[in-house]
Amino acid sequence: MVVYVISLITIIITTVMLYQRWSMDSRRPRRMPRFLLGNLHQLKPDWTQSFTEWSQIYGPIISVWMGTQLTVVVTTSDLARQVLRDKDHHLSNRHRIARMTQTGTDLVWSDYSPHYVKLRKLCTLELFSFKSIENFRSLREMEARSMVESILKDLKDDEHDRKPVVVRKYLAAVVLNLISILMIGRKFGTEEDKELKAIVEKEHLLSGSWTLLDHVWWLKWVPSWFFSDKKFLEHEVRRRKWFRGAIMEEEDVAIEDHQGFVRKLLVLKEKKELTEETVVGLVWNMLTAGADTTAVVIEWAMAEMIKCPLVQEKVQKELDSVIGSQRLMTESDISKLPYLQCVVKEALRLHPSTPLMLPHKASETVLLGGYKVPKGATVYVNVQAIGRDPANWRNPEEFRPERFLEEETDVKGRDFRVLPFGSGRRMCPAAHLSLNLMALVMGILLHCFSWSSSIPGERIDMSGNPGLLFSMRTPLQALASPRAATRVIPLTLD
Ligand code: HEM
Repeated sequence: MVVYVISLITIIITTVMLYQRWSMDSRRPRRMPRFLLGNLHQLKPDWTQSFTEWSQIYGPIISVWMGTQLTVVVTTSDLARQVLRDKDHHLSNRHRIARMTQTGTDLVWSDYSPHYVKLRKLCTLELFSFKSIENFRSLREMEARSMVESILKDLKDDEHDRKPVVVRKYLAAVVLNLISILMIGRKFGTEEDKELKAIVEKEHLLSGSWTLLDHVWWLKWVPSWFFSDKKFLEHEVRRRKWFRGAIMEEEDVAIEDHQGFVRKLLVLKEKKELTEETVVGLVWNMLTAGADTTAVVIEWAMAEMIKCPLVQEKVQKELDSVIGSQRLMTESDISKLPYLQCVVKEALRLHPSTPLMLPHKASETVLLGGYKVPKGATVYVNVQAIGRDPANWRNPEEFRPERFLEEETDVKGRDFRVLPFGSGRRMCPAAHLSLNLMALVMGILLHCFSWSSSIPGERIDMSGNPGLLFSMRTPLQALASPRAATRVIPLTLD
C-alpha cells in the first residue's frame, strides 16, 4: 500500500513538473499583433522609440515581426544579462540587415565561428593592444592640437568674432584622422578624405534604406530585376576603387616605426589565410564602426554641457588645476581627471551611439526571462532604454556626471545598467581606445574654449536622427570663446 501511495505521489509530481516545463517552453515573448508584412508598417523611422514604447505596453521582452523575420527586443538590465552573459554562447551570431553586409566575412557582420574568432584575436593583438595604441599616442595628440588650431582659425576669420561654429565639423575630422592614423599610420589626403566621406554617407543611406526584400523571405523568389541591386553594386565598386588608392598603396610603404593596422594585415595575409575581401572588410569595419560612433557621443556631451554650464565649469576647473594654462592636455593626464571621465560615462549612458547595439541572432532555441526564443530569431538589446530606466537610475533623464563619482560604475560591459559597448563575446573591441579618444578630445575642447548657446536663451534641439547610429538631428552650433590655454598655439595660425 505504502509503495503504491509513494508511486502515485511520484507520478503526480513528475507530471506537474513536466507540464510546467512544457508550458514554459511554449511561452513566447509578448507579441505585437501580426499582419501580412509583420509590424513593419507600425514602426516609426526611429526603431528605438517604437521598441521602447511597445515595451511599456507589452513588457520588457517583446517579439516583433519585421516582415517574416521574428525579432525579440529586451529592455531591462536583467534580460540584457541573460542575452549578453548567460545565453551569450547561443546568441552571438549576427543578423545581417542590409545587402552590403550579406557576405559576413568581416568582423562586424560575421557569425560567431572559427573565422570570427581568428579575426577578433587578430584585431585584439594587432590593433587594440596597449602597444599598438601607444605607438600612435604622439600623433593623436598632434591631431587634437590641429583641431584647436582649426577652430581658432575659423574664429579669427570671422570678422565679428561671435559667429557660432558647427561643432560636428571638427569632431568628425579629428576622430576620422585619429582612426586613420591607427589604420595606415597617417591621415588621409584631402581628396581621399572627401571621397571617403561621400562613400560613408552613401553607405549610411543604403544600409538605412532597407527594402522589403531584406525582410520578407518569400519575396526572394521575385526576380532580382524587380528589386534592383544596381545601386548596391555600384557602391561596392566605388568603395573598392577608393580602397585600392587610399589603403592598398600601403603595401609599398615601409614605415617601420609607425606600422598601421593595414600594413600588419598585409604582412599576415598569407599566414592567416585572409582574403582581400576580409582585409577590405576589416579596415572598413574600423572606419565605419569607429569614427562616427565616437564623434556622435562627444557632440551629445557638448550639447549637454552647454545646457548645464555648471558641469562645464566643473570640468574646466579640474582641467585648470591639473594642467594649468601653459600646455595642452595629453593622454597621460586622463587618469588624473576623474570628473572628465565621469562626463564621458554620463554621455554614454544617456546617448549610446548605437541605442539597440548591433543585431544578434540565435544559433539555438533559448529561454529568455522564461520565454522561448526560437533559433534564427534576431535579438536586440535596447541599451538606450536600459541607461534611462528609473529602476536603475535616479532622475535618469538628468545629465549628472556626479552619479558616477558617487558610485564606482563600469561602462565596459560589467555593469548591466549601462552598456554603451555591449558585453560578452560580441562586445565592442575598442571600448578602452574610444574612452581615451573621447576624454582627450572633450578635455582639449573644454580646456581651450568656453562653450555657450549660439543664441542666448535658445533651446538646443536634443532630438536624434533615426538609424543604427543615434546622432543629433540638428547639428550642434555653439559659440566658442578661447580660454587661456590657447595662448600656447597662436603663432601657428599665420
Ligand atoms: C563611443 C564609441 C563607440 C561605441 C559606443 C561603440 C559601441 C559598439 C557596440 C554597441 C557594438 C556592438 C556590440 C554587440 O553587438 O554586442 C560595437 C561593435 C564593434 N565596434 Fe564599437 N563602439 C565605439 C567605438 C568603436 C571604435 C573606435 C572602433 C574601432 C576603431 C569600434 C569597432 C567595433 C567593431 C569592430 C565592432 C564589432 C565587434 C564584433 O562584432 O565582434 N568601435 N561597438
